Amino acid sequence: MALKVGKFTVLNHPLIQHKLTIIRNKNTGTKVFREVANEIAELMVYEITRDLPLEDVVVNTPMGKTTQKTLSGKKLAVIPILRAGLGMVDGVLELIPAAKVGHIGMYRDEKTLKPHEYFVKMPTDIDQRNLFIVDPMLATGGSAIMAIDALKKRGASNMRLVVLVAAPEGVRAVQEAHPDVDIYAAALDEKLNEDGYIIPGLGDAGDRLFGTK
Ligand SMILES: O=P(O)(O)OC[C@H]1O[C@H](OP(=O)(O)OP(=O)(O)O)[C@H](O)[C@@H]1O
Ligand SMILES: O=c1cc[nH]c(=O)[nH]1
Ligand SMILES: [Mg+2]
Repeated sequence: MALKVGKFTVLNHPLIQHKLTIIRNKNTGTKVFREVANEIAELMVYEITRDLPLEDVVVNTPMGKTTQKTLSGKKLAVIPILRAGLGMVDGVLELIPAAKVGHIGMYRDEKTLKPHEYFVKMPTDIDQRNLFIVDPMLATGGSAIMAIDALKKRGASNMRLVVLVAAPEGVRAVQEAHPDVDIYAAALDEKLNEDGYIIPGLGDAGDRLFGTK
């Protein structure tokens, strides 16, 4: 189930909506928040990978030879934007266990809301891979835009941004800066508040995942 406008898609499967409500709840603790964020990421990736190309392969079943489908060797990688993006990686790897993982560290200055990059470690062949960039929150869009810039600078050309909660401001900003990138969200929320937090959102995803506040 999905609501698609151009290259922005809200994956509104009932299980995704239900699980998102659980982690929006401020009384949900770190353990459950971590588990459910990964479950949502897994469900989202299930939906997003519907278009993965297949090819024929001959397989011998105990009953004889048959031609069946297999993934056509498309190379994938998941790219979490640290820290909070780490909270979605296990969910993605549950379905795509052979995916490579590239890390990009980014923090948003609390006052200016500008992102700062502090770490990048990518698989060497990201230019040949389909990338799933994961981060629970798309707020102003600054972090996602900078992460996509960093990936394109290293030769990547095929990437999708996968977030749990998106603000309209962030979706617009990413679409303007990187019109080629598909964006997938579990929810499109109302707006940002004056501190750059998503309303109603789920608070600070990194702090809730790692128990740092
Ligand atoms: O769209 P933006 O306005 O850039 O905001 C979104 C970013 O803010 C959060 O990270 P944060 O800077 O809190 O770092 P953290 O993951 O280490 O907590 C979030 O995980 C995004 O990366
Ligand atoms: O609402 C928000 C906005 C940015 N980062 C978060 O973790 N939450
Ligand atoms: Mg944070």
